[in-house]
Parts: sequence; structure tokens; C-alpha cells
Amino acid sequence: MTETTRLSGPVDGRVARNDWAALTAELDAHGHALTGPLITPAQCGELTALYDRPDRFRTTVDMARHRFGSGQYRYFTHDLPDLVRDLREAIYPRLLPIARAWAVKLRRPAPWPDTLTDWLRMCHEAGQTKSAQILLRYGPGDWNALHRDVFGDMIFPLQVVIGLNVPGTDFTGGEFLMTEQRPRAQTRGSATILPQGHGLVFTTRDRPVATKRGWSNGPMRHGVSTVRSGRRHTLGLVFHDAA
Ligand SMILES: O=C(O)CCC(=O)C(=O)O
Ligand SMILES: [Fe+2]
Repeated sequence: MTETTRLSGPVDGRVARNDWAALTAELDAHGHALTGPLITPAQCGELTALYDRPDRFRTTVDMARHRFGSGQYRYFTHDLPDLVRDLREAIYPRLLPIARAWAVKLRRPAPWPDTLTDWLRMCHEAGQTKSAQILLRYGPGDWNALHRDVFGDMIFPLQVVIGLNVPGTDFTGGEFLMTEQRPRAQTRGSATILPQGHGLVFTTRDRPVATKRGWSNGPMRHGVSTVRSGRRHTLGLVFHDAA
């Protein structure tokens, strides 16, 4: 079976083909986990090409201007490309049981309903009405400072970034970075190379960490190391909307 036929099914089929039990275990242990291919190289190309279609976006962020790092990203309007909408809808129900299990461990409310549509309605009612789906473009020297994509009280605790270029070929550098602040200890860092079309699921804010007395929260941040050469594009899927 070739890569193209394997990927030719609908997005929810590709999402379903992942071993979600294994991904859940990985997320529990590390706060991030790499999926199999979610979109085809051709779809990666189509998404990358959208970057130059300003009508698809509500705003462009110059990362240096905000001291977020260096590079650019664009927020899609709510009129999302079908592929982006389908991915988000197919992934939300997979992440929901993880979000709920983590909330129980951390003794936090779990306000997330069964469907993304209902959750987004709740975000909108709380004033988080803007699309938070982004396309990012990094060139040589660009990087993304360690951060959290929290825009208000309405937070879905897991998000996904999809790599749109081929690492080592289209660009060098540009590893996806995560840090975890450990209680009474120094911070742990990790770097992941995002293969083209694959997704990295990661926690937006923190993960439950087992302690002698139960669970505590391990605060986490994510970012991107400096791109050395070429161009790196990613698609950022967040499950709450922005304020
Ligand atoms: O470009 C990346 O790998 C990460 C982008 C990011 O910050 C995000 O998707 O939230
Ligand atoms: Fe981010």
C-alpha cells in the first residue's frame, strides 16, 4: 500500500487509525504525543499555499512585534477550510476523555460537552468568540517563545500542531519544544521533530503528575527552536476560541 492510498480516506478515518490508547498513555506520561499521518503531503501543500490568501484570515501576528519570538502567524476566520474543520471535529472527541480524566485527577471542573459545536457555543457565550486556528510561517532565524495558548476562562486543555513541511529537507532547526516545571526541582525540556502531515498533541497548560499524596499539576509551555534554513509551516488547532 502506498502512502497516498493509505491517506486517501476521510480525515476521521486517519484520526481513527491512530492508537489512541497508546497516545493517551504517552500524553499522561509526558504531556505530549506524536500522532501518525493525519493529512497527505498534497494537503500540507494546499494548507501552506493558503498562507498567501489574506481573505482566509482575520488577522496576522508579527511575532517579533509582540516579543513572541520571530516569524508570523495568521488566524483563520471562522470560515475554516473544510480540512481544518474536519480535523478539529474528528480530534475533539478523541481528546475529550483525556481532558475529563485529567480534570478528575486535578480536582477541576470539566465543563466540556460531548460535541465541539456545543463547547464552542459555550466559549462564545463567555465572550471568547474569535477563531483561534492558526497557520504559522517561519523562515531562517525565526523561532517561537515558550508560551501557553490560553485566551480566557474557557480552556480546552489539549491542542494539536500539524507539521506541513519536511524536516531536514524543506527546513533545518525548528524543533517543537516543551518544558515542564517540576515541583521543587528544575525544569525538564523536550524537543520533537514534527514529520510532515503528523500531529503533535500536547497540553495547553499543564498535566497531572502523580505524587505520594495524589496528583499535582505540572505546568508546561511550548515553543519552537530557531529555524536554521528553509521555511517551516505548521497548522495550529486549538479547541477553545479566542477573546
Ligand atoms: O509551530 C509550531 O510547531 C508550534 C506553534 C504553536 O505555538 C501552536 O501550535 O500553538
Ligand atoms: Fe502555541
